Amino acid sequence: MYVSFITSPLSSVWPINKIYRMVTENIRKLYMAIGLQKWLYGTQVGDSILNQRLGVEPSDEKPNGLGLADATYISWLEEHPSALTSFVPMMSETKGKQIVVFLDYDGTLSPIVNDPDRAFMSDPMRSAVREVARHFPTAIISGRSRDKVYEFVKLDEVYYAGSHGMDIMGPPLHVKSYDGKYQINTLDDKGNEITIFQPAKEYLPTIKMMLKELRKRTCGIPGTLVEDNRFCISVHYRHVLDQDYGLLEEIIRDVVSEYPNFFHLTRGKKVIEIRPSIKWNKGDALVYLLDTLGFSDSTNVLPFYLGDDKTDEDAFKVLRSRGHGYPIIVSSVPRETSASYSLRDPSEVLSFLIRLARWGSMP
Ligand SMILES: O=P(O)(O)OC[C@H]1O[C@H](O[C@H]2O[C@H](CO)[C@@H](O)[C@H](O)[C@H]2O)[C@H](O)[C@@H](O)[C@@H]1O
Repeated sequence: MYVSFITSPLSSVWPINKIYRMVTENIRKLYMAIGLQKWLYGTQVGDSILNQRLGVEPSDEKPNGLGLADATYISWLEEHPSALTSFVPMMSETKGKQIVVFLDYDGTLSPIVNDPDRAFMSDPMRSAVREVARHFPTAIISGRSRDKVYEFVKLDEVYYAGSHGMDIMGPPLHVKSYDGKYQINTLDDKGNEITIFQPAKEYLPTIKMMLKELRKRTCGIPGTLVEDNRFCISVHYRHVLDQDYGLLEEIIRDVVSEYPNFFHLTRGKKVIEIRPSIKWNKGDALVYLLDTLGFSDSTNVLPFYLGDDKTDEDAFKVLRSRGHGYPIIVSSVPRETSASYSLRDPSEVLSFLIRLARWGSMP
């Protein structure tokens, strides 16, 4: 088939690469539309299923050394250009504006690993974040508990929002539009003034009970890990056997159903998360931090948000709707996203942060 393409009269008008890209792009759009990209892209299985659909013989899989996964990633990059290759044009928009940097933790600053307790951040990454924070206000917004993220990051130069933004340690500015009963001004360990904002405070006692119950009821399912993220709970199933997954999900739903309307479930990478049903997510945390940094409704601010997971989409959407700022997704496979730019993985995040810090240090 490949040979006949090359020798067909069409190929003298349209180069084979263009035809190949057009076909893969249409298939990508189809798979995106039916929501299959999660399982199909970036895997050998996905490649071979796509190739079967295309009728591509195994020997035809890599014209010019490109696999279908590569080709679909390249066409996805057209819609979500690399923040590294687009760095200079991106930065030209920042003139006269205050850059503020928001970073997710897992999958962004640290690679995804099998054991959530060992998702360490590398020293070069720590130095890069420190350097960025020396030049621009910087915050880390994570699904983890705030204390746990701090344990991993160990930087006093950044603000932290844990539990998907439901536990914020931010600048001391008290913004009146936020409910005072969730906001306290206090001092950190070093005596600096800070504000703690915890909009799901009332849920704490129930979350503690739920945590106990979940641990008790899931301890018989090998591989389950119930992580206490303070204002939310993560139930990890990365090491759970396929045949046990159904039972695990049933237990989670059953425990949550004891508190109807108070909690809901969200999903991340091999994790089900139980979250209080308040209208508050990473996007709201981003806006809160901008407000407390003194940038309420300001158009002179240019926020960057780097994240890899579904929960980061809430922050991407906020930046999109505000019409300024750079939502950057960290992904090595094409994904449906509200981000405008992309980086492949934490190593590209590191390169990006180094460039950003260097930019910030220029006179
Ligand atoms: O918002 P984030 O900082 O990205 O946190 C999201 C969840 O990340 C962690 O789980 C994920 O990373 C683990 C370590 O690489 C991995 O083992 C797990 O499968 C991933 O889901 C964290 O453990 C969760 O509590 C966070 O909610």
